[in-house]
Amino acid sequence: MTASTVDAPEFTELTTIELFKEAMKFSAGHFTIFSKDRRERLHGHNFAVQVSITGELDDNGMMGDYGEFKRIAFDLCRSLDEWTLLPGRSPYLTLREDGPYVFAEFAGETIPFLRSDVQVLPLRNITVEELARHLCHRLVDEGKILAVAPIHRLEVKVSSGPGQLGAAGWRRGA
Ligand SMILES: Nc1nc2c(c(=O)[nH]1)N=C([C@H](O)[C@H](O)COP(=O)(O)OP(=O)(O)OP(=O)(O)O)CN2
Repeated sequence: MTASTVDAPEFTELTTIELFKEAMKFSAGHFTIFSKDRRERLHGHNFAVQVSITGELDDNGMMGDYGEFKRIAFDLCRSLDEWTLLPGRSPYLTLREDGPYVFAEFAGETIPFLRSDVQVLPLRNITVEELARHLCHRLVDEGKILAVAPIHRLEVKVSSGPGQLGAAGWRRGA
């Protein structure tokens, strides 16, 4: 790369920090809904999370202290750890609260849960791709990560097991 390209006014040099610490994980129960009348049984995964942060370096050659990014990512994972996750925006499943219970109505069946065991997420399904979207939205909406540095892009990956993951991204001004 010549000096001229670096100095070109339209040139914004971006660098990326990748975080995939072993502690960036959460254990959760869920079931994937495949259609109006087909779903999996309730089961669980140890979901693993990866976060990719792309932005501009400061004069000190840093894009913020990635310790800050890690703390934010760990808090995000902890918020979903050891819950049964239900989709609040499924086209096929409806949820009804009754006292200490949440009833999920699906394909003519009623599935009972204790309210204290479940988190209802604003998602259409509890899939790796929807979970990646959810975590990416929370990183942006909760704003803390954007306060650390001039970030241009975020990508969150959620894996339900080795060799399979879903990813979602955010880009400034898109
Ligand atoms: N597009 C998606 N399809 C499926 C998802 C998903 O999140 N997005 N999730 C599932 C189920 O959660 C299922 O439990 C995962 O299926 P499976 O591949 O069996 O998971 P394993 O960890 O058991 O992997 P193995 O290949 O069986 O070892 C299904 N579809």
